[in-house]
Amino acid sequence: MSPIGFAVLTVSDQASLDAEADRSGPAIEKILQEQGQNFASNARLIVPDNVSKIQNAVLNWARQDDIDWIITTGGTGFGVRDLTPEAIKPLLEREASGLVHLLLSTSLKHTPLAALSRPVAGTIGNTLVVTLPGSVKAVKENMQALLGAGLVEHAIDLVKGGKGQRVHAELAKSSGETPRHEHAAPKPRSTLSHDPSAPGAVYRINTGGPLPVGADTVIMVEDTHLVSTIIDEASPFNGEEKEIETLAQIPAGENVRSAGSDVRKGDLVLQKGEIIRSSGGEVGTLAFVGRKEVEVYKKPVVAILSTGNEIIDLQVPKPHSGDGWGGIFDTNRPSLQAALEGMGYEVVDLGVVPDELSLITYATNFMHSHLRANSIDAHVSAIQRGLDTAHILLTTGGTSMGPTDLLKPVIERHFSGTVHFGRVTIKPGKPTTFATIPAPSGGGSKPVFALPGNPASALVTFHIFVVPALRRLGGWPEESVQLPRVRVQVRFIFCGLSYSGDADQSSSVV
Ligand SMILES: Nc1nc2c(c(=O)[nH]1)N[C@H]1C(S)=C(S)[C@@H](COP(=O)(O)OP(=O)(O)OC[C@H]3O[C@@H](n4cnc5c(N)ncnc54)[C@H](O)[C@@H]3O)O[C@H]1N2
Ligand code: MOO
Repeated sequence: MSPIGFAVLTVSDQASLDAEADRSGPAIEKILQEQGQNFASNARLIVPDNVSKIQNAVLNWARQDDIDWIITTGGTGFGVRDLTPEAIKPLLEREASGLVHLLLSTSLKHTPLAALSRPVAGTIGNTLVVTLPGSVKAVKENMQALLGAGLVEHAIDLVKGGKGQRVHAELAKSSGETPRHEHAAPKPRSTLSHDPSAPGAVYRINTGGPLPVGADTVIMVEDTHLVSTIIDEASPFNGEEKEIETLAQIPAGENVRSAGSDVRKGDLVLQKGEIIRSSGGEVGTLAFVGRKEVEVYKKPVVAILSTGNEIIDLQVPKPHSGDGWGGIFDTNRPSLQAALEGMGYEVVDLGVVPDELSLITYATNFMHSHLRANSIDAHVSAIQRGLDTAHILLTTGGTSMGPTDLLKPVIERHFSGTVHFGRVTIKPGKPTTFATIPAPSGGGSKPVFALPGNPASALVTFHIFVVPALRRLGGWPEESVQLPRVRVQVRFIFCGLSYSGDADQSSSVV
């Protein structure tokens, strides 16, 4: 077999200016030259940390017949100028994650900092490409791992269409450093853990499966190579692995999780009062420890009502019979319903109630008071339905100072409710109203939030006032009910001046 032609690319801003600074490139050449006749150095280059320069060099070499293996050194770390993986990865036609794993696991044995290395490996055509770190020490460790098991020769043989027999034969002759194991008797998984394993035997297990008694480490299947299979029609193990090679050196305990390593008996996994969120973690934790049921607070059922003559229910469109004005679509109920259901609350839809028909069309005092009475009835029956079916009521519109703003009077006079506040000093949201209505049976009272009709105000006040109340009703702990407070910097352009200010401090024109 002809020698493996290799090319070494040093990626370093510094070495591209001063070749003397390159120590890892020559180190790679030296290591391969020491391998004797098996390797031939056919190209060598230094480029700065520049994606297109790296890519040009690698692609040119990958096209050359005399280059089987391209080794880069440098630019694989976390530094902002480290771009080698970004340059090489898009060029790879087939990635070799096993080699990446080998490089990382090798380096990690020497330093935890190796976790910040980002090697890539794979093939372009029939050329193998491997990216090594820039440090000479790491280069030596990685090269030893790649050459130690005859891996690279094997890989290149296969990439070039060979069957890898030569390498297998040589490995077989070797001193036994490369482990090769017989499957003493592959067992069905269910009996594995009860069968003491013979020394040197390997068993196949699935991720999460119990270790066979006597085994102390697990090698990933991609770090093994199947050598032969059991061929025996009469055997229940017909077609199972008979003999495999292990391609990585792994310490005892690798990929093994001992019982209790995540949760020990007696550990507290969830505390009373903790919130079970829809992101799933808490439910997963409960299931993980086998807890089928826990006692929780019931989420409040929320009734929503829109008020206003001009408000048209999108689901029940009808022509507006008033003064020729077509009215406006109800925005508040759909947006509140979406917000509530998104948070997992059950919603009772109380629809839209009129507050009063147009005074221009119905100008007589008689008609006016008659329609007003109808509007009050509509409010009363909708609110009553809400009280009967929900734990909390949300209304929008009719909260400010107009003669048709019926909510506060209806709550006080028809339901003997108490308005706790009817104005707040925020904008949007000034007329936000909070009241309670006593339950007829005398058992407590139900909260009512009458939010402003303006859709932006309704939604803002929903999040600021209603969401914390819903959380309290749903049993959330005191410290978690409020929305998080964040410090923001406001920036906008006003009359050509850029204006910026800290939300908590006085603002300034800049
Ligand atoms: N004399 C005063 N007038 C107003 C004051 C005030 O302090 N003194 N406050 C203003 C503020 S601030 C707001 S906000 C509004 C709130 O009024 P209401 O809660 O009574 O709401 P409406 O008058 O019914 O509607 C306001 C606006 O929003 C539209 N609207 C109402 N409901 C809906 C809905 N479901 N979907 C889409 N749009 C809706 C409505 O057509 C109005 O245009 O009062 C100021 N006035
Ligand atoms: O203060 Mo209002 O709710 O216009 O926005």
